[in-house]
Amino acid sequence: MPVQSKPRVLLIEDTVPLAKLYIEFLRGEPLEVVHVTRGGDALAKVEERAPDAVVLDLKLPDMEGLDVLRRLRERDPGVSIVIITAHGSIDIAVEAMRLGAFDFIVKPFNADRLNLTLRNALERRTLTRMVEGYRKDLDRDRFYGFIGGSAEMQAVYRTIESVASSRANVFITGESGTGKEVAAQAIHRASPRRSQPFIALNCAAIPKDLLESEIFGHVKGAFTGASGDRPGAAVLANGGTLFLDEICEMPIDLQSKLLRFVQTGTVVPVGSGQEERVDVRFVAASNRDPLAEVQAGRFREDLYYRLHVIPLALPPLRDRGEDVVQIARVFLTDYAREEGKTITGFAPEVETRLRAYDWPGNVRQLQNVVRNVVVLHDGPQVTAAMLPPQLAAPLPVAPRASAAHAATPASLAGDDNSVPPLWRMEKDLILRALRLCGDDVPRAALMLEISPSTVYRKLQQWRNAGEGAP
Ligand SMILES: Nc1ncnc2c1ncn2[C@@H]1O[C@H](COP(=O)(O)OP(=O)(O)OP(=O)(O)O)[C@@H](O)[C@H]1O
Repeated sequence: MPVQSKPRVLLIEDTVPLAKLYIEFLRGEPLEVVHVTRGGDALAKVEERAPDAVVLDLKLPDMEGLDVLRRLRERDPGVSIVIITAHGSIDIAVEAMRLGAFDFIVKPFNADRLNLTLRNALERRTLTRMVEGYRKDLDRDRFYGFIGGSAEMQAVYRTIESVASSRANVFITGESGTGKEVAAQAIHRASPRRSQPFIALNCAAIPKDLLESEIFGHVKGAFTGASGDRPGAAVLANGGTLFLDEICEMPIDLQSKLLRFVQTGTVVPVGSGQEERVDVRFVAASNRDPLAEVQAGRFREDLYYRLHVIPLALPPLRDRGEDVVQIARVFLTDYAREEGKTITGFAPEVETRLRAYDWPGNVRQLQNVVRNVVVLHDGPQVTAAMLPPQLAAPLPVAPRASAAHAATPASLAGDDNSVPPLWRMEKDLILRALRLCGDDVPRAALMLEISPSTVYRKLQQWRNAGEGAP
């Protein structure tokens, strides 16, 4: 069973004998009580670790109690704060409640009163956290640099959130343009390393003979042109995150040096015999299947297991449902503002085409398409005529369809003089379009130049009539 840490209560009370008495009152409770005598110390303490509840005496030597309350609430609006007040200062207690204090207790009070109020405060805290958790899970359509509220992306956001606080290495896979670098940055920004550097290195973009020095650095004279010492990405990322993009493209001999670095946490700059210790969290990415690369002998198995501790797979854009339209709308607004254009939305037909298209270049391709449209056109709406050819033309034969599926049905072959009934032709055509599109109704509808609802209606009719329909 996981060990649950005790709720932490911050007691802010400048009169030490009173503080001792309150701590004594709470002795039997499963709590961790941290005591400070000054408002400034309290604000410093919450930076170290957020308390679950605060007991605050409003009379403090260094700050106004209400100011401390305000600052604590600004930092964490969910924290439950119990105010201790003297008999004659009920007005201030009321003001504190208005500012968001959970409850107040009037001096002198006994152990039962303090215990009961704190228990309630902690219970409220637990409930707020639960609600925050549910809300976060349900309606997140933005997450660090990501846009998109699909179920597929919610799973990605949850994984990033749960791995961010550990230092376990993460291996991100996904087709080109799916947002692997956005994910790496999100891991860094959600982690305790967020104030330290995030260094990205694209192993495919750097010439092979320079890659080692780019990662590990070099000393003066290490090779022709090395006119001074230069730190590598590993040292620059010290304390933070090192993102190794396109890791499968790394030459095999360099992979063994990287393995040593991952295992020992030390680097040796090119031309130096001196080891340097660095503390980095590794995030690697590839648009290839890393295990297949291991099997093909192009990627070291031991390195794979060191880096592939937490796998994170980014889904292709075509599998993210409405995200494509949602992302396109945000790009459209941003680019129209940047380019000083007045376009504010997409015509319904354009949105259908955005949904139906395959997006082999994923979000990067979507970005380019929207940017091109905005640069080249203006008007209140993006129309189909403004789209680039691959989106404007009738859809090409879907790559998912097999040659067997693409064969012309007998009823349409026209190899004799008979004319089949129109309903039969219609059904054959719709079923053929569906086969070609892997049963994707919006795509099939686009090919047939009819609305998806017509296709759904026909399918339902055939099913009701007991005729075969997918
Ligand atoms: N869900 C998203 N919402 C908004 N922008 C996104 C999203 N995913 C990716 N992008 C943007 O798309 C572009 C491509 O993303 P990124 O470079 O992270 O992809 P990648 O998978 O690393 O690509 P490659 O494999 O080619 O290196 C970037 O400009 C990024 O900001």
